[in-house]
Amino acid sequence: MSEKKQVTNQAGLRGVNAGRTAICTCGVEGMGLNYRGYDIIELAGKSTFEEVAYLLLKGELPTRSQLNAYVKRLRGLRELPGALKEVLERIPGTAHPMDVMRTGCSMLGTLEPEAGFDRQQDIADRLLAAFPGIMAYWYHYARHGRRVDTVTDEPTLAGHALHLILGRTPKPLHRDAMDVSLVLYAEHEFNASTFAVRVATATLSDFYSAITAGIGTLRGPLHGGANEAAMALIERFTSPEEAAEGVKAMLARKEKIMGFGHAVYSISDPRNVVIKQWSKRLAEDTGDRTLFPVSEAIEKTMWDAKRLFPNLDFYSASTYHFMGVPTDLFTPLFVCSRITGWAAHLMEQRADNRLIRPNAEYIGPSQRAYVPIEQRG
Ligand SMILES: CC(=O)SCCNC(=O)CCNC(=O)[C@H](O)C(C)(C)COP(=O)(O)OP(=O)(O)OC[C@H]1O[C@@H](n2cnc3c(N)ncnc32)[C@H](O)[C@@H]1OP(=O)(O)O
Ligand SMILES: O=C([O-])CC(=O)C(=O)O
Repeated sequence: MSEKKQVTNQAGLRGVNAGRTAICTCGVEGMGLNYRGYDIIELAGKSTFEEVAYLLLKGELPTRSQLNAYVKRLRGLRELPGALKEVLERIPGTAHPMDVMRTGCSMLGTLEPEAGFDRQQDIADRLLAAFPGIMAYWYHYARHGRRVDTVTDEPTLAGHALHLILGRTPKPLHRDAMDVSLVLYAEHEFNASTFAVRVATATLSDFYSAITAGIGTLRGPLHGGANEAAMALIERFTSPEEAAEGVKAMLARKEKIMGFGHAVYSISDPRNVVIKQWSKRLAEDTGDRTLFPVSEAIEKTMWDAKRLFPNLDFYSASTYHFMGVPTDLFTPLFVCSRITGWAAHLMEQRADNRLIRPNAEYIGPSQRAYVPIEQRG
């Protein structure tokens, strides 16, 4: 193999095992996703998000009494410190909510710092319980001038997050859809944001710094930001025919279609089957006659033209939209879920740590004589 080919294959570290994990397998035989050995389809159909959070953070599915205690514990951690609310109130309404998540996490780290690594499970629970409040407190204050209570009587995190966003008790159907969505978004092996968390963790930095790195990495449209970009795309079209033509034109211009393709899966994203069913269900429930058919037309066009399949972000977009979630809160909701996977990886990294520091293949100029500034032409 030529030297150039080797570099190309390693671009983006695709296919390289960059470490070991007992948390998740993803992409085995081109598809497949397991959290700690449990198939994602089964977890999405049978477990609540809190059960999955417990599984990821503590290693095993909880018993009924462990689950009840865990749900109660998370409910007790929802209130935000006054100083954090003050900072959130100073972030302009024009900010992207992902900047708010990053800042909120960072600020909480100054108020409730990690003094030693013995409290890492507590910090994971705290962030899990607090992220929906950080998102919604800022959103209602900055965009609508209202100070909302970040404590709701919704028992589950899905219901709590949705209640906070909508400002009212959500429909049971929407609560269920949100719960499944959080299960699907919770964990995905060495994806870019989790890898960023592990790199920061491996320097023996603190919990909040590592999670802040994860949030910043998730924000980009090639990763978590794709759910918002997918919504913007879907909303551009008013009919399936227009969508098919529009997407073909975009592909002809070599534009990327957000919500399609994947760095690991080569056949399909197993999470898509589940989220697409929910999108369809919510479309029927809301009487939608445009967004879902447009989404399917984009899916068909992408498959026919490029053999590219939707990833989790594509049908998550319409699913969230049908629930009434504003588009720029889609990626923050991803944070509310992925904090579980990030925290699990952080703790796994700490348990068997070595600084992550790969080499680079140098492709710059060979060694050359230094030219004093007066002689540079
Ligand atoms: C939850 C998540 O984070 S899932 C990922 C969310 N991100 C997106 O949906 C963004 C859109 N998708 C993409 O950009 C890519 O598919 C990625 C980044 C997810 C994975 O990309 P990679 O493994 O690096 O593949 P890469 O970008 O090299 O694509 C391979 C080929 O398919 C094309 N391709 C891949 N995805 C897309 C897409 N969404 N739209 C159009 N073309 C695409 C590339 O242009 C490239 O074509 P070429 O060989 O002619 O240059
Ligand atoms: O694994 C990836 O590259 C992206 C992804 O699907 C995720 O993080 O859920």
